Amino acid sequence: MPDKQAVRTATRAARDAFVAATCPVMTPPPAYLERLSHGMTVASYVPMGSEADPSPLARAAVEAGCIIALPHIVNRATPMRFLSWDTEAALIAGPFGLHQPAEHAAELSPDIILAPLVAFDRSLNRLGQGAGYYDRAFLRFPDSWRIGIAWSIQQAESLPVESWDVPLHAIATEREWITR
Ligand SMILES: Nc1nc2c(c(=O)[nH]1)N(C=O)[C@@H](CNc1ccc(C(=O)N[C@@H](CCC(=O)O)C(=O)O)cc1)CN2
Ligand SMILES: Nc1ncnc2c1ncn2[C@@H]1O[C@H](COP(=O)(O)OP(=O)(O)OP(=O)(O)O)[C@@H](O)[C@H]1O
Repeated sequence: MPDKQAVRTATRAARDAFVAATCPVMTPPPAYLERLSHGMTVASYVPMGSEADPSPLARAAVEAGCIIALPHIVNRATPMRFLSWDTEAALIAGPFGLHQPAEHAAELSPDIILAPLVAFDRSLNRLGQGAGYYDRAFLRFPDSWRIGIAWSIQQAESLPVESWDVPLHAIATEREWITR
């Protein structure tokens, strides 16, 4: 099985090419829409580079009366927090060119986490950027519904899994909803 870093490098390149060639767009899956209810907190993210853009799912959550949170990181030693974000609020430049809520925004416990990823497999394993931010957040919010957001091209045959890797409950791509 190829190591994680090799999968990241190859999949990021394939993702860049796929987005440049096809301009894919996510559509909110019915199984996701059915789960939304008024007052829930949905953690979304602001895509970097060719990452899948979860905005259509975040917009549907706002329309259903959900509260949106976005990830906020400081450094690897500090756990990632999910901070409240209102659609109009300005975002602040963070590490790696990330756009993040201001650090004093309210910290929320997400009911649903829309998670960015580099690669996934059909067993719902998720490979991220390699800093472990989401794996650690998943442990802090064990009851949240973990939805990976990806372009179909990010699918791997099978991913190397380590003891701390937390699998997803489902994955949404521009083509399908993958779940158990
Ligand atoms: N859009 C988005 N927001 C997110 C994440 C993410 O993966 N995507 N995160 C998920 O954890 C957190 C940020 N974590 C990050 C961890 C590592 C790197 C990083 O090492 N970047 C490299 C190379 C990236 C590349 O080649 O594409 C770098 O910038 O040098 C970036 C973000 C929180 N917000
Ligand atoms: N629960 C945890 N507690 C402490 N360290 C952790 C935990 N989970 C992951 N890590 C650390 O994070 C590092 C990166 O892990 P891994 O390569 O699986 O990240 P990833 O899944 O790609 O990233 P992410 O979860 O941020 O998207 C590893 O060195 C690992 O030791």
